[in-house]
Amino acid sequence: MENALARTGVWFVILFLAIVAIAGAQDWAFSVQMTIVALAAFIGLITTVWRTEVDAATRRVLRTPADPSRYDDDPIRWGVIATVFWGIAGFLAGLFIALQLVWPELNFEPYLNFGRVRPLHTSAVIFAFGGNALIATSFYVVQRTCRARLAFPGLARFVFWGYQLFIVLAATGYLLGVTAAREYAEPEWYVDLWLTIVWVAYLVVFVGTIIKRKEPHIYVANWFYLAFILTIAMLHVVNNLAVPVSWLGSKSYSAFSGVQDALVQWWYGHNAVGFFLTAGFLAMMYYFVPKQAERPVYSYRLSIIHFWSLIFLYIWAGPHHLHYTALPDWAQTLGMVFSIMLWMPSWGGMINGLMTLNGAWDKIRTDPIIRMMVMAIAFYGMSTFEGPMLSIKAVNSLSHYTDWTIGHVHSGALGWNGMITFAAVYFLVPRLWNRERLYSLRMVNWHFWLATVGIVFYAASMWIAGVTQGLMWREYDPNTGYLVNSFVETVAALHPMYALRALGGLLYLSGAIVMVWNVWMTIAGKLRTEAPMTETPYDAEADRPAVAEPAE
Ligand code: HEM
Ligand code: HEM
Ligand SMILES: [Cu+2]
Repeated sequence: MENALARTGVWFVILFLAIVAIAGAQDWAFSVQMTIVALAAFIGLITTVWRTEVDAATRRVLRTPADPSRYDDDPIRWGVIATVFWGIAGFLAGLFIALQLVWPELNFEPYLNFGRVRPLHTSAVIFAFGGNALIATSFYVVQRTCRARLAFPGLARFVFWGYQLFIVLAATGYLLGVTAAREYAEPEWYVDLWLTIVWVAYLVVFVGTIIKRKEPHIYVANWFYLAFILTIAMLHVVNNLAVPVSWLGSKSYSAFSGVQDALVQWWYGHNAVGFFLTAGFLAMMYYFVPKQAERPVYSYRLSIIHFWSLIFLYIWAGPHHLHYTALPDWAQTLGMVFSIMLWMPSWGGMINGLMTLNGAWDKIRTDPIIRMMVMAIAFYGMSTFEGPMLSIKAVNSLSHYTDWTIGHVHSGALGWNGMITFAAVYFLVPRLWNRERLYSLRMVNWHFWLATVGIVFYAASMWIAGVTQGLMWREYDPNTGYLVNSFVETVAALHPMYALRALGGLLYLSGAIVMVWNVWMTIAGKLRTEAPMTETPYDAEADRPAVAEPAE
């Protein structure tokens, strides 16, 4: 009861401060953002009061004891739904900007122009879709592997809702034109401060759960999650050091300037890839692949080597984003060398993931979730081969600023992050909602193919576009010494490739919509009547299709 009273008080203070901020706002965007904060605080206030009343009443009537289940799964169920929801939102935004690049008429000024929707897309897919997947799966995995309930259940709920507020503030801010102009760190200072609070709470819940574990060993997936949480905290704080122009306005200036500013930004940007899109998702791989395959990790020793070498190497590779800039040459070379070295631990991890399926390879035919996992790991391998190649200065002189980078990004993002997340969602939904199985496995298969064909369209068109662009930019006329192509000619040449990329995005989005239906029906408790996945039953014992042999 006192707890509820304190919570009501906190909400009230936040509501009051938000209203003061609206009244004194220095710019229109800031007042809109503070209105959102006020609304959130108001909802928080109402639910706290309402919940306390209802809880007290039901407990009186039912005399229910505290939640008896073994694990605290509510925030995980919400997290899975949020992952699916933000995934659709992010893919839609991606499709929209892809279409804008085909038909510039789709730039609706000012709120929906390319410059504003692009960060909306990147933040929605990385932080909202990917972030919710990471938070939800980390809470799931840490409880199971530590045999402990979440430490600080109230704080875990705060992490979930606080993170959603961060997403809404970031997204609406972009559309209003608020930006710190740092790629993947576009939110302004007040949103950054909020995320810092939420993130520290996340760290406390995660570490708290590890500390109260009943299982002496800390499973490798938790190491990856912990590296992700800690490193993101460090990157976020340093990269966003800034001086606000006013305490009640949405503009701030970076604490760094010139090439130092660029270096800090790409130290951040690169390690956002390394720790958000890689380490965190590897944690998912190390838990869900063995679970789904019902096999132990191929080599636990390799997974430890993978972990330490990966985190040690990643942190130095940022300068590969600044080749041929004002950054000192030695720093560029350092970034390149570390990037090339990164190839090895990355492929060590890929091999470890794939070989976990040793002895279970037949499942690729029968289990579309395994199929997705294998595809995810394959794309992890592909993008971590392509990355070191792009970091070589000679290659980068062609690829940099072109769509080749965009192709690289999306083979990692769609192939690796997307596919492993979909697989985890399919793994989790029946378990979290206590269903016998998914509504439909055949629909998972449809999702798999729509996504795969979508990625192929996306990556192939961007490779062609990128190389075309790079070669056209650098083409000199040997007789005159002038560039052969005007910029607009290079843009016109890419038009068909942009259309193909949009088609790929449409397919990828369609696959995700199939997932929404499947997840929805599973939660509703429905089972689709369908033929099993294999047409020819497989004889696992003899390791061949179990078809009747023709008579001798
Ligand atoms: C339907 C699926 C998707 C489509 C159609 C799509 C489309 C696009 C487009 C058109 C751009 C801008 C490219 C440019 O500026 O030339 C972009 C950028 C980007 N997208 Fe996506 N995207 C999709 C899914 C994803 C996913 C799932 C992720 C991450 C998990 C992602 C991460 C990114 C990133 C990081 C960038 C910025 C790349 C850079 O600056 O180099 N996208 N996307
Ligand atoms: C060994 C691993 C990797 C290395 C060495 C690497 C290296 C590179 C290089 C050299 C670039 C181009 C920089 C430029 O010319 O501007 C790049 C861009 C990028 N990579 Fe990777 N990459 C790796 C893995 C990945 C993975 C697995 C993902 C995604 C899941 C990814 C996401 C990105 C993104 C988002 C960018 C675009 C950054 C921007 O906005 O300019 N990378 N990477
Ligand atoms: Cu990088």
